[in-house]
Amino acid sequence: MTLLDIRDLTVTYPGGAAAVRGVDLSVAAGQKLGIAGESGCGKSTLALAVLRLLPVGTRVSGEILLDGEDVLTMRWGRVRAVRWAGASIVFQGAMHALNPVQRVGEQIAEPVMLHGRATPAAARKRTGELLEQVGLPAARASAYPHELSGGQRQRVMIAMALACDPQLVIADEPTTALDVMVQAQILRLIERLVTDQDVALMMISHDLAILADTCDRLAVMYAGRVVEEGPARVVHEDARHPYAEALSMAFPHIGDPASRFAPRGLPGDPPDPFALPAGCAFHPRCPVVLDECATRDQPLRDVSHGRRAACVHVAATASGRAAGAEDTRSTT
Ligand SMILES: Nc1ncnc2c1ncn2[C@@H]1O[C@H](COP(=O)(O)OP(=O)(O)OP(=O)(O)O)[C@@H](O)[C@H]1O
Repeated sequence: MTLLDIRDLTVTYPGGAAAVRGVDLSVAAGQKLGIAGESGCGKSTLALAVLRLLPVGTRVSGEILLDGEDVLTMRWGRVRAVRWAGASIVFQGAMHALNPVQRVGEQIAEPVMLHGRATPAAARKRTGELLEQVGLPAARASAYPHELSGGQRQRVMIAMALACDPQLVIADEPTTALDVMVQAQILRLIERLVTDQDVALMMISHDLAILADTCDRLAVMYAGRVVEEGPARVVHEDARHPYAEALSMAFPHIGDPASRFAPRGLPGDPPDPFALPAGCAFHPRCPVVLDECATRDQPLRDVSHGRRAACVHVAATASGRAAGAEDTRSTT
């Protein structure tokens, strides 16, 4: 059953930055979708749009159906009811997301009381249970955020996100500010909790290897568009869009120790959303660019293995397959 269905979503910030452009994505109940891409490609904007958290004046078009209801046209009262209980978000850098002058237990209890209409005593009990679920002693409820380590604060954020039994948790770079050992613990915690509680996950990261290891499906974004989407391992190990391939080569492959020592970067920077290049936005950096890429953008097309990619070479392969031709892409 489809839980989240994003259709033709376009988000333009005040001033004209086109941060998300015509995105179609869906997440099934209990499924884990990873969103990958370099900084500035629109991942966080997509996440904020799902919970209607974008700044005033931002233009949004398309549909975001959460359990069949369009979040974009909901009344504010309904939006408030959906936040926490329908979908919740774990932000990057918990220190900024938590209130520094309120005890963490009170911060977790707040949505519980608001949505569950629980008594203060019942909310306190639930807070203790949630803290234990995320691996913290219930007594840490009395701590202020600055009294906790970065990993502990991120655990508190995860407890808050799960407090009202949402159907979807969005985790936006949940481990970015943490050291590598703690990153792994937090990732495993999120993975275990969403699996045990059958919660769908939309996890955002620039690290494709982490997403491939954690998620069922993977969408790679570039300049506000999804350029490739499909089963996580397939996209990571055999990407068809040159950008997805470059991103995949930039991080070590799980189970492939050799790649750990030979990660490859991608020269250049993503384009400014105020001045996107004509045609395919990736063409100025593309190692297999053709003349037509400078004038024509490509839609996402079905490729093999339940995956879609938006590249002229994929289009040529798809039509060539019918005519018995080889892939036109030269990777030498
Ligand atoms: N409030 C805003 N006003 C104007 N432009 C914005 C705003 N927030 C983000 N942008 C722009 O929108 C584009 C997409 O930003 P977004 O934060 O969604 O990307 P991202 O992929 O999540 O990057 P990061 O990983 O660095 O957070 C960027 O070019 C950014 O500068």
